[in-house]
Amino acid sequence: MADRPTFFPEGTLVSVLTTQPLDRTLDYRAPEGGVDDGAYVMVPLGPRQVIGVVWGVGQGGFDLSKARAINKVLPVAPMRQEMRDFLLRAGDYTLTPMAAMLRLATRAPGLTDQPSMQKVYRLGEETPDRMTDARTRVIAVLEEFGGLSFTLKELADNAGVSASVIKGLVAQQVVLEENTPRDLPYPRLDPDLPGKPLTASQSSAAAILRKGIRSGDYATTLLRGVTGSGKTEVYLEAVAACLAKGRQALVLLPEIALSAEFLTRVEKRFGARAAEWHSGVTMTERRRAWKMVGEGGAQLVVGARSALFLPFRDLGLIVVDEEHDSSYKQEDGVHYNARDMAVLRASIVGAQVVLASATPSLESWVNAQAGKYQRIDMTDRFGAAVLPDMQALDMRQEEMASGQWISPSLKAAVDARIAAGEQALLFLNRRGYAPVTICRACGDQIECPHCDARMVEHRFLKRLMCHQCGESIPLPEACPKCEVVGKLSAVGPGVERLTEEATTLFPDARIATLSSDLFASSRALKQAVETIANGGADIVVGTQLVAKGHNFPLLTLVGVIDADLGLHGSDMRAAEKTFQLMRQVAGRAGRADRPGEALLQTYQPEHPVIRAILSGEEEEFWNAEAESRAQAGMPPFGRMAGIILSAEKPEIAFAAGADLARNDGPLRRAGAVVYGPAAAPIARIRGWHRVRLLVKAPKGAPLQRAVSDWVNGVRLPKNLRLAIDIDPQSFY
Ligand SMILES: Nc1ncnc2c1ncn2[C@@H]1O[C@H](COP(=O)(O)OP(=O)(O)OP(=O)(O)O)[C@@H](O)[C@H]1O
Ligand SMILES: [Zn+2]
Repeated sequence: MADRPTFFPEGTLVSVLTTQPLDRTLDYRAPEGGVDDGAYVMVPLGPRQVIGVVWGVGQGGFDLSKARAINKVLPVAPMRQEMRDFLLRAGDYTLTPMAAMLRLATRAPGLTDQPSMQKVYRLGEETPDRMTDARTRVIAVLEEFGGLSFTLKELADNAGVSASVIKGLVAQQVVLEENTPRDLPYPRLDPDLPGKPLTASQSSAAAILRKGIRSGDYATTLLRGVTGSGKTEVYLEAVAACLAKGRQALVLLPEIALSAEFLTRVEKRFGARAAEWHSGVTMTERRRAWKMVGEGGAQLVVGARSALFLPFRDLGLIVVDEEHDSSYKQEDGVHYNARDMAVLRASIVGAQVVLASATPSLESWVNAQAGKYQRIDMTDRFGAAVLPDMQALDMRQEEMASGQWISPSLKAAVDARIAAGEQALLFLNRRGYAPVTICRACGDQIECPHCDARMVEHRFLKRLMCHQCGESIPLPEACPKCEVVGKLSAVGPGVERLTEEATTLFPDARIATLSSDLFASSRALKQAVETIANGGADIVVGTQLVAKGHNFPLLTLVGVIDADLGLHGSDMRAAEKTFQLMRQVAGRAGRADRPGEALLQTYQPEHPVIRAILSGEEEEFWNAEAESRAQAGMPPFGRMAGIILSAEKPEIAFAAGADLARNDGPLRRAGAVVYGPAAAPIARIRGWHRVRLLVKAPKGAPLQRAVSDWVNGVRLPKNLRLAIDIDPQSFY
């Protein structure tokens, strides 16, 4: 490889990639003092100053006397070649313009500021002369964020108090005011502190992961362990080995705002807090994390999917916890799957990836089967805890009054648990209205005539629609299968309605409802989770929010209100997702010494997926699922891309969709087929009308190139938005 210059003396012509939506880099002259390749800079663009990165030698080819100079070099570490490669390859994969990739990689406020001092506030030792509500809130915020510093404004906003309340506490040294450089390195984590003594299966798993870290090469390992087996303890050993080697580690979690428990575990293990990166941390901390990751002042980052785009200096390990979780897929702006991008990034920098899950995604399972990923299995729960007993409650046998969803058998089971001083969880994965149409005569659910997909009721339109192909029919009177009239009905409780029912059935119980939309802040939600863990509720009514990774020691019964619900979702992953969610939520029961039980209310206990969930024959389930996907040419055995067109007028989106569908030459030449256009299941979002197309291609086909040629070959109107979703997970 030819040597590329890494430094450009003053006046040299350089290329700059900016965050502005242009389809090329721009030429500028290096400023006084020269500039490093990869440096983050401010450049003039028309009348404005915009952020950019020096992207190699200038292109030239124009009147060079007109070239403007870089305005300012930002005081942050230059972008490394490997980060540039990562952005290029991730952009190619997701068909995202580089400007948008760079925006993902520069999502930190105040990057353009010069290093300076600032006043920050943290908890002191003293107690106030008198307590007020406002003072209590300030202290609660400081305690909750465990030693992190706030600016005056951040602290005031978080606690909902005026600055004078804080100043009052400063005067009494309850709160300390300090002058610090704006971005301090994080306290050092000590990988040599002893971890918990591991069981035999945990230590052999940890040994395999440590060996990978020591190799210094790229590899991905699927760490499959039943709920409560101690996967976290095991991958923390990999983190320790990585830190001991002097490299950085990244742990990605779904629902990071709820992960206080995890952060505490990390702090206990390594003696200091990790850097955090998610929407719940302050702007001050975000900028600090971004800069320190680049300078090596942060050893471990715990974050949400976007942490993958932080400018790590020497990344040695990425853990993707609950790797099957759908929150890893970003579906607005840049459509990317953080799990897949983690593998890409690690392969570029020679890092290890650990995908941890009790119920892996089919994609990862297939990759492990194929030998692309290494696989570790942990089959037992830690300590005395045993996996919960799982049973179906056959709803055809239950006496159900209309408008009731808790069966007499489930009620009896809940009563018994409450009487024993234990907790019960009533699980219903439906926040708002998520319609399913069921025939109460035969138990059948209406399917699309053209697809292996269920039709979904769209109440506003009074129609049933297929989310795969766009087929739509008026809501019928009779069941298409058994032809009985008047028995079709939308199954429609949400968690709130369920709470109402529980309140009537269990008048003396303390009931907590957990659903993301019921809490104003992630802090309020976190508090509710803690209250439950400490025994502050007898019954928890919750959505999938409660299924993820929580330890509720008193919880011994999980009652799933509608195990059939996800099963009849309209996409190809319905079975897989139901299987994962049910096993996951059942895994909340009996995590301490008292054995747990999970009861699944279902109208079809014979359904193969329900049977697989109950039997726990996971290999069998995955084998069957893999085979049916392979036969249908569906991912991961075939490829898909979703195209979403949106416009303020539906005609415009439809016309563009029809235009694309007519001009499908580049797709056909690559062996791909396009379906649609069809109105999107959610046909209007924020005033924009949405139309979808779906591209299917065989596994080896050059999908990205074909889609890109296809889309670029059609002239689309200006007032149209086009989004491309490679490997779509949802089809709304
Ligand atoms: N070796 C160990 N020593 C002490 N406690 C342990 C050990 N291993 C696991 N535990 C405890 O068992 C519980 C479950 O462990 P952990 O949360 O790591 O499991 P997990 O496999 O990540 O679970 P899930 O997939 O359900 O989230 C935790 O409370 C953890 O502290
Ligand atoms: Zn269809």
